[in-house]
Amino acid sequence: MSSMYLRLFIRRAVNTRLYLDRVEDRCDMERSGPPIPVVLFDRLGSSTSCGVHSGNCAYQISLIIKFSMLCHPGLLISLRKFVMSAVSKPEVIFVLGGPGAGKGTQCTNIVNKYGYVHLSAGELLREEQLKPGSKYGELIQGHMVNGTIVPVQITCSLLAQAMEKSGSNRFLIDGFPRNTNNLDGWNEAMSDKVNFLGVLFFDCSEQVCINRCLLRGASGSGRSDDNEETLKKRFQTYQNSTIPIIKHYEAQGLAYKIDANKAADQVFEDVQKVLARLQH
Ligand SMILES: Nc1ncnc2c1ncn2[C@@H]1O[C@H](COP(=O)(O)OP(=O)(O)O)[C@@H](O)[C@H]1O
Ligand SMILES: Nc1ccn([C@@H]2O[C@H](COP(=O)(O)OP(=O)(O)O)[C@@H](O)[C@H]2O)c(=O)n1
Repeated sequence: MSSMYLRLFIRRAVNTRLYLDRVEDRCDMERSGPPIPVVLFDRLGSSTSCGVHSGNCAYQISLIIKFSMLCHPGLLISLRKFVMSAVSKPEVIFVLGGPGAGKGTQCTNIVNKYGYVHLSAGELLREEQLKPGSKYGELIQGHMVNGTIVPVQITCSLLAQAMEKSGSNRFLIDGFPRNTNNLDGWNEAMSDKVNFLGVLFFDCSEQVCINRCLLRGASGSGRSDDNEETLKKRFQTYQNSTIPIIKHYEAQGLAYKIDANKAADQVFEDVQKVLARLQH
């Protein structure tokens, strides 16, 4: 398939998902859980029709794809998978815990074994801060040095952009939502668009967290906030603002607590047990 056709297809499929989101918002169908899209391909002359059934609603969407593109059986399967991922809501797991609890380390393990895409809110903010000409650079830097939380409009739009860009439909969102502002902003902008599975909560003592961050700083993390003074503030923010968010999810039975004081490979054993539960 030529790359021009592939690009056209991807754009159509993404537009299809956005279109569905909009139609679904207006449609007063019964919402008895997340819609399960069923995608069927019909070969109709030179175009392909793709029907998406969602609850009581059925939409007929025509994708302008050359019939010849679909002749190869392997290609047909890949295209079908692609459309399935484009119309179904992406899976999201939040990853929370104190600074240095090992969130990033465990996310790397999960990515390697399960193929999620890892999006670290802190990392996205650091990248934005370093972008030449970013209008948010100074604001982000100020929050990082003070260990406080950047307004959600900035963080949430960075996350949404990264999700869209990745082309994946399974995400670990690390270090978010960290306060009520994060939570409210996410719920307003994103909660309808994703299939939220739950929160991995890495529970780790303050002293262990601080020691790990200091060690991370000393071994050249290059992070301006891995110093004793900022760490104290980060931990205060964690206790005052993030713990209530974890409690909020715990109250709904959606937070999975993991003892993160243990060695990294033991922590990962526990992570795998939680993921086995989350994915079924
Ligand atoms: N279970 C663990 N035991 C010891 N050191 C760890 C463990 N998990 C992570 N680390 C180390 O601690 C530091 C902080 O871990 P990181 O994953 O970056 O934490 P976070 O993303 O929560 O800030 C890193 O230097 C990492 O190598
Ligand atoms: N949702 C978020 C996540 C991070 N941040 C900022 O980014 C800093 C670093 O966050 P991080 O997740 O990379 O690091 P840890 O504190 O978890 O080690 C935080 O102290 C906040 O200043 C934020 O403002 N909002």
